Amino acid sequence: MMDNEVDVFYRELPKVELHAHLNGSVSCSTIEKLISRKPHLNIGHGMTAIGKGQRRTLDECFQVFKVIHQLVDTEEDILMVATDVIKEFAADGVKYLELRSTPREEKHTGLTKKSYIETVIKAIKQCKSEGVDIDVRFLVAIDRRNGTEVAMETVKLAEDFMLSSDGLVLGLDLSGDPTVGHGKDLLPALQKAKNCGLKLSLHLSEVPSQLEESDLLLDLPPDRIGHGTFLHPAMGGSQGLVDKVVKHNIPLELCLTSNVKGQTVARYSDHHFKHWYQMGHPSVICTDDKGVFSTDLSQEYQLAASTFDLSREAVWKLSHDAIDCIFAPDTGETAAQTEVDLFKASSVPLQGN
Ligand SMILES: CC(C)=CCNc1ncnc2c1ncn2[C@@H]1O[C@H](COP(=O)(O)O)[C@@H](O)[C@H]1O
Ligand SMILES: [Zn+2]
Repeated sequence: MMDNEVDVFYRELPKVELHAHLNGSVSCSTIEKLISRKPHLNIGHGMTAIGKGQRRTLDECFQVFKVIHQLVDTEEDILMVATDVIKEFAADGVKYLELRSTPREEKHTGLTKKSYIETVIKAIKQCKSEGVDIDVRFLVAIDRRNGTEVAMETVKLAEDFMLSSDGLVLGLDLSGDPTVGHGKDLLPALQKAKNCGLKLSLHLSEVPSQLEESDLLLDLPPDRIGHGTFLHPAMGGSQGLVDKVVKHNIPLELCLTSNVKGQTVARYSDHHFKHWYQMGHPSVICTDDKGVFSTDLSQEYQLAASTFDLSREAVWKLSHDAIDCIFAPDTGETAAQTEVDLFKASSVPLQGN
């Protein structure tokens, strides 16, 4: 979908983005700048994004991240990428953003996991000082393929930053290739994270083979679920899993284009959004990787509305209800203020199509 095909209603709708991987969110124009910094890598644009109507296997999608990681391997790159991504979300009408990213170490450029996180925080602060109209927070990501020890190390790092970042670092994400590794090996690290006050957003049941793992991880319980594609019985999951999600009232982060382009969902109308939304369960529309999947949050709301025949009032409520799912603490300065800023003062027209 071209940018100008997105109705102004969705662009102007104040939005909350809760599931965005930093390096999956890099736009074409930022990729261009990175390619010109590193021409020797011989990376073309077609290698970093999946265009309209295209599909990829999950494996191919994960190869794309490897290419992007080659382009983003210095503090300077991370600062530019994070700053651009934040400004793009703001330009798309996102008022509150939780970015997530896996801290990487690059020996040849001197990048450390600590300086990686510091650089993302620097970008967030820089945007704030420039007056960019968006509240940005950060979740430190654990890549499941790296196993127990790295997960534990990441929790420690996230805890240190949670205590020293003035509320910018709020929690942890568990992501990475869902066909690699098992959640039981990461359970102690996730438990430790929870005990020290880090919020948890876990990618769960992104592929059909993870039901046992999901059952285990739901007992933590996590504070939010990424995708949860195969939890519902209609998608091959079970009522027992749904019951756990409902009992703990765990919001789902749902990313329509990501699932269709990654082929875990055959078509938009088959997306599990419909099952959870019909149940009245907290369901938040998100982008996952706006760069890789060539989308943005306005488009995703418009797609949800056109696919599931949602009225403008329903779209408004969907966007508004996402505020209840943010990880920022509910103090006068954060959640309540966010709500006022986001919606009360907004003049988005509700009439028309
Ligand atoms: C393959 C596919 C359909 C992707 C969408 N679903 C995803 N599932 C699991 N982990 C992900 C997904 N998208 C991004 N990530 C994680 O985010 C990383 C990229 O962002 P970052 O470097 O952490 O800043 C990837 O290497 C991967 O670890
Ligand atoms: Zn994701």
